[in-house]
Amino acid sequence: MAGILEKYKEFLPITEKTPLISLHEGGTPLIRANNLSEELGLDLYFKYEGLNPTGSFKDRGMVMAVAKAVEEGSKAIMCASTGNTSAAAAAYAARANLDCFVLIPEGKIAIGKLAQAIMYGAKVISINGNFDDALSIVREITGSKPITLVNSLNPYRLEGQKTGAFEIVDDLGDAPDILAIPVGNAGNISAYWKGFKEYYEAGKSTAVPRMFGFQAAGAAPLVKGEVVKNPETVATAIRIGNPASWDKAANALKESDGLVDAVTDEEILQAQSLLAKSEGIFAEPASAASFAGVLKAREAGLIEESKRVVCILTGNGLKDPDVVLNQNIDMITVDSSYDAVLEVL
Ligand SMILES: Cc1ncc(COP(=O)(O)O)c(/C=C/C(=O)C(=O)O)c1O
Repeated sequence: MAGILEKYKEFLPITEKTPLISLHEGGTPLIRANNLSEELGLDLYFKYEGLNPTGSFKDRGMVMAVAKAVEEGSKAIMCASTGNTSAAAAAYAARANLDCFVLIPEGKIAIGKLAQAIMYGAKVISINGNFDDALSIVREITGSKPITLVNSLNPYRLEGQKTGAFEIVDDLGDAPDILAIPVGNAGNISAYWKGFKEYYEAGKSTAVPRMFGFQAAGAAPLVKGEVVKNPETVATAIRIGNPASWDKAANALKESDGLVDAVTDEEILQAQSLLAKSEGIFAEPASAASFAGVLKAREAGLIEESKRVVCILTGNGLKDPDVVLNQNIDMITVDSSYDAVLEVL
């Protein structure tokens, strides 16, 4: 079965001229956290978006944006990226025979994502600035050259990404009480809210969730209420100081009676480790921010007992192995002998 363009055609801006390209994106598992639900007194689920074709949720929005770019006769796409957008743009450009240009912040992109953009054949340009600088350059270039912008300012991106909300309702049979999600450029939280509202209006659910957005403490403009000039966090995917979809995200939080909070790098790394060791799910640091936020909110009494919570794990942990290897990892080396190994079991 093809991907989301086929599956959710009636909810997407698809015409008879839209090419239904696909790398079989979407249909990602909604995994019930049996151990952590017990421990936390919640009905907790993880939507593992790391199992999309390029390993992040970006594939949902990119397949829609690229399909519409092809329909409109575009020959080239461009994005600024902290890594996952560029990986997805490069893959879907390859799939659709388009040229792809990506602008990334020098030295601040996880190696797995950089390898993807290069291998898929994008023209990878690194600047000595951050994501926000890169995005303003890309907006200028795509505004003056025949190149399609595919960052989440491109409305087709949010259209594709809202299908994650549809899948959650389809799998659970209704909307959860709370949807927890990491927030960087703020496109995804806006897309999920749009999806839950559309599905509710279509009679597919009896309610909509409260949206809980979580940012890294060093890159938390929505929490601070102001632009963060030099965002810093180990979760490089959300190292963003001036979100392009700020207003949409603020509206989603207000309309859903939700909340936005910050989690420290330490809380993010602890959550990443707890998730992997308790449930066998390896998510990249930015994704773990959603779970770190749930832990913090539960601790603070902001999530009541037995609430049904879905955490979006936006990217695969394999994208950023350095983060794991740079910590004091629990591994020992012994002589290659039966006795030596037996001794340390
Ligand atoms: C794993 C992961 N988790 C969360 C986010 C935040 O989503 P938005 O709030 O919609 O930005 C990103 C975003 C990455 C980029 O913005 C990019 O790749 O340029 C991500 O890769």
